[in-house]
Amino acid sequence: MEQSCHAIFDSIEEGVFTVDLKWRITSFNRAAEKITGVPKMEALGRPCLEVFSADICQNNCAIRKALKENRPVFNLPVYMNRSDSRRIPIAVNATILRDDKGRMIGGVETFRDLSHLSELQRSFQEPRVFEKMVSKNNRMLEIFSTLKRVADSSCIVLIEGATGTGKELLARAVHKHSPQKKGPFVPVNCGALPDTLVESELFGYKAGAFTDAKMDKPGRFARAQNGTIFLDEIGDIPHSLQVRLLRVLEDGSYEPLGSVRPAKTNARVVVASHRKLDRLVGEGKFREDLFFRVNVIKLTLPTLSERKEDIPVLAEHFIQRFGRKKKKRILGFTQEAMAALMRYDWPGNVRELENAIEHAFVLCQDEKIGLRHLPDTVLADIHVAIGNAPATLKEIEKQAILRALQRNNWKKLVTARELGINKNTLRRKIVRYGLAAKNQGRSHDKTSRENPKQEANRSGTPGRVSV
Ligand SMILES: Nc1ncnc2c1ncn2[C@@H]1O[C@H](COP(=O)(O)OP(=O)(O)OP(=O)(O)O)[C@@H](O)[C@H]1O
Repeated sequence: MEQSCHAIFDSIEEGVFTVDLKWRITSFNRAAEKITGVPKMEALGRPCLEVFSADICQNNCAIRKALKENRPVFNLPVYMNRSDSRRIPIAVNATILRDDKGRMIGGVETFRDLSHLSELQRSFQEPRVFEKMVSKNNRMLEIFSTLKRVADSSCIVLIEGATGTGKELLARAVHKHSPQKKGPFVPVNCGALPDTLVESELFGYKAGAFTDAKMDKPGRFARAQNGTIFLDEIGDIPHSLQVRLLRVLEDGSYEPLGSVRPAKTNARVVVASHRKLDRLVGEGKFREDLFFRVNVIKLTLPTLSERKEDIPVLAEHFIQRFGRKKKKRILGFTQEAMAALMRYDWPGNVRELENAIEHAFVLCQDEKIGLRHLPDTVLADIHVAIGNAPATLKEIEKQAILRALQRNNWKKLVTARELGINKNTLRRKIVRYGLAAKNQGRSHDKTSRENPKQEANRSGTPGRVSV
């Protein structure tokens, strides 16, 4: 009987060990040997703290927790240090062992190796390249994944997003995946055209329509025939023209200036705005009927500060792009420079980041881009953050780490990701700068977090899709 119990014990895939009242290991199965890297004969009789070296052991022992709360602990995600110093993520269960009379005689802990799972998770978080866009942000990935279907339909697409978030790039991607991809892509920045010119630019004119109209000029709708017209900053279209625009969007017909016969367009329409169109409707600046017409499929691009995990991804992407273009090899960023990029708010979003990297790329003669290569705007933010006292690079780094930790509620994994550094490096720096002692109680190690599933953002109108 005892033999078969041992056989069962050793065949379990989860690591299992038991301890007595002095916290000494009394049994240790084969999977525990494999996961910890400690042979059973070495483990037996030793304090569990010496053998099972996990982050929780010192202050947050799972068996003590089970004892204190008088109930088993399930699936506690922690990191453990194997005997070969490798840190691996595991999930721990713990419970108290009692005799027939209910008296505690020890505890049992079981644990699962989650390394494969976290590798899988990491691979899901690898950046994706879609057309010319790169991102690893969930909201962006959701947009990438719906885009092909959206492009395939002939619906009007509305793209909302702050300046520089990639609206035009996305509009081009819609065009490239649409049935009209062989036709032209015609962008019109409605905000950049004087009100008096918008009409003739969009719809064109006939010779003699006005004094300087010596010959016919086709408008952008005519040029976008069989292709896509991209109406950027549609919120800036003068109110007086919005009715005419509504008509083209409804049935494709419009009248060039000075023409008596209506023209027809079959162009696919993509529109964009850096302001929320429903607000403009509320303010009386945008016609409600036109809003309903364009708000069929809405894609909302997050700002760069809402997707900080994209900063290292995009920065690397731009370095490589400039490297290919300018035939110069730069390997990456120093940690201080990356920390500064992560700290800054990027009001101009991806465009501003792209310009900052180009600036640094031109100045940099080293292997890596450092703080001194970054534009003043990015650095000014750091100086403000640390006050006007003279600062060393170390002080700047310390402040950047401190702020990132505070921003992320002292969660090391997320903070390390945000700063673009390895978690062990972050751990070392926390100790080096004395940030751990004060705040250790608040820090957590979790094997998985983040990735809140971004809910599709339904607009108020039935049948309309928002991403
Ligand atoms: N996800 C991305 N990956 C790579 N490059 C990007 C990405 N998003 C934007 N860019 C780059 O950032 C710059 C700005 O993008 P784009 O012009 O599409 O932004 P926009 O929202 O249309 O700006 P604006 O509102 O000022 O017209 C471009 O050079 C574009 O190539």
